[in-house]
Amino acid sequence: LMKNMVLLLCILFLCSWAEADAQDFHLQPTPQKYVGSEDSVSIPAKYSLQVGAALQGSAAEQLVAGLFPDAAVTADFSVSIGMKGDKSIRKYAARIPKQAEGYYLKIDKEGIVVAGADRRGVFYGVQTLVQLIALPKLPLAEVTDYPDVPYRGVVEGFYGVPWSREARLSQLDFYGRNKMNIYIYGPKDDPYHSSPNWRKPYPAQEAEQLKELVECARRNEVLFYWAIHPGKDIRWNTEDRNLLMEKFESMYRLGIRAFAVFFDDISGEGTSAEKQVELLNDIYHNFVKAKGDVAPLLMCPTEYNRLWTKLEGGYLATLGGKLHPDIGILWTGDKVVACIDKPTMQFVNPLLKRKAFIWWNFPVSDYVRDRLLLGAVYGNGTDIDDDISAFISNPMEHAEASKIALFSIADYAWNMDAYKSDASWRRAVRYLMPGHAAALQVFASHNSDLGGNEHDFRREESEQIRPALERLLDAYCREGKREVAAASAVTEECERMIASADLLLASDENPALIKEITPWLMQFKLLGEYGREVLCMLAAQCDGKKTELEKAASHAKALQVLMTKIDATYNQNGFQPGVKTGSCHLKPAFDRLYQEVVRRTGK
Ligand SMILES: OCC1=N[C@H]2[C@@H](O1)O[C@H](CO)[C@@H](O)[C@@H]2O
Repeated sequence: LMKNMVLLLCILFLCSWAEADAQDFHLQPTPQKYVGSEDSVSIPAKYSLQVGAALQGSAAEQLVAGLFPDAAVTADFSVSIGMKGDKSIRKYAARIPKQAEGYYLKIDKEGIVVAGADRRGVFYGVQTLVQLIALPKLPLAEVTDYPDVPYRGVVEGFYGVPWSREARLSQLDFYGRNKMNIYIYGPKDDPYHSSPNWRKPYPAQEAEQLKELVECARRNEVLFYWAIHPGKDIRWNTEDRNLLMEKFESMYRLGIRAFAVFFDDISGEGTSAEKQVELLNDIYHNFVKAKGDVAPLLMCPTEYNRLWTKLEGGYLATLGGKLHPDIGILWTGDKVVACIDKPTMQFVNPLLKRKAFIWWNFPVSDYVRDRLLLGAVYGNGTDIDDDISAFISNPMEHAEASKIALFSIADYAWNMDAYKSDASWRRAVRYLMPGHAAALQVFASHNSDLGGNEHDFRREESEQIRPALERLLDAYCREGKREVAAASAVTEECERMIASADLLLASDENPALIKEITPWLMQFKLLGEYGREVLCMLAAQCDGKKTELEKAASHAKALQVLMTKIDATYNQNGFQPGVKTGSCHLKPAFDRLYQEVVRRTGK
């Protein structure tokens, strides 16, 4: 069953890549060094396969078995998959990067070699091979590759509806393909992660699902961290200490081998640095070290960003000075939501006396729940790879839609120097819907800004059409003139919005994504129709065509009513209810033009 599943996964994956033509082909994440060639090789029916002994039962071996299911004992074309030290790849040992999780991949007429620095490196080399095999022709190539940042991945750490079992399984496969190696389970609204049930073991069904997730993570070489969030009501006594340790034991029995303790967003007793340090060092010595097969312990501090740090209180100094140096400390940056740059790290690392473990609060949207954050990933420094021990993203409750940002975060954290945010963004969109990339790109380009928010974090939106919108507004609002070129550019964009919304709503290419974004697609189509009608009103007013103007105005008014209805009907959460789209430039411009036409008509 497992073998067929891996094979199916590879076939599904191959299809998604087969679309990518050779010329715009781009390995994901961008490798450190790729030497390709126009020349290619087709894998003959008869090939031999050697997999290093140390890889028995590994994710790499499972992936390879799916790629090369019918190996012969001997053949002219040989496939050798091994780790440093394996005799099968001894010839290539010197080419293997020294960096952890690095690999060397070579494809030539005689065969294929994947030589990894370690087990995960082999897995990543095979993931790269999967992408190359999906091309119309398998190019002769040499890849020398490794990650810039040790830990790259995701913390499911948002407020709101926790991800479903299916969403998490899909996420873990996505992390495997995109060379992300860590996932931290910490959904704020899971009562067994946080209060009141952090003290209790999971009920049977949830326990089974966690076991399944741990196995899926292993198959994708993803380190599955389970986090506990006890700080809201923890009592610093023996009873709670034992209950917490017992909870960790019960998670260990489910197969969890990596643990975190979050003390964020709490007040009261739980915020004591000394008590937190005493607990964490206790866990470190008497659980993590005692078990011997558990990953480094992670903690999220109460003061987890610079804005909330009270230096004089000594909280961070206590953590930095007394927390065992092997314990990782999470940090969100200069603010709760902020891009990460060199000054950010120069502030925090000396205090923590270790390289902070970055928890980047993007594309999380639990403080702007009426919006989708589908824009490009930009603004983080590309010179901080030596200053951080991790770069992990806190995403939206919309798991599939979060993959647009996660794809680029994987690209950025793997190879910062090569990172190009716009190109990566376009590849992310194409990866999610290869058959409708243009339509999804139009939609994503107008669903990226957060609007005014408590963290003052903003993103670019509608950048391409913005100049035409401004020219159109300026010409009409100042002189009552219709700037023809701008008007037709904006009308074309409205037509693109309408068509894109329909194409995506009608598509069955990525049902999980369409299900998540449907309310916003419906609103987006209405916004495109509204913009088109307002431009008809403007033209009719400039040309003195009274009847046409009245017709367009009543249609525009009806569309305003429909948009208000969508906003009042869907996504009615208790925080930021509703459905906002194109809210940074498009909607305000259309409303402004509508008002101006009405004003000029009323003269
Ligand atoms: O520990 C870091 C941290 N904890 C909180 C905080 O960031 O803000 C995020 C965005 O609202 C929220 O999702 C998260 O649960």
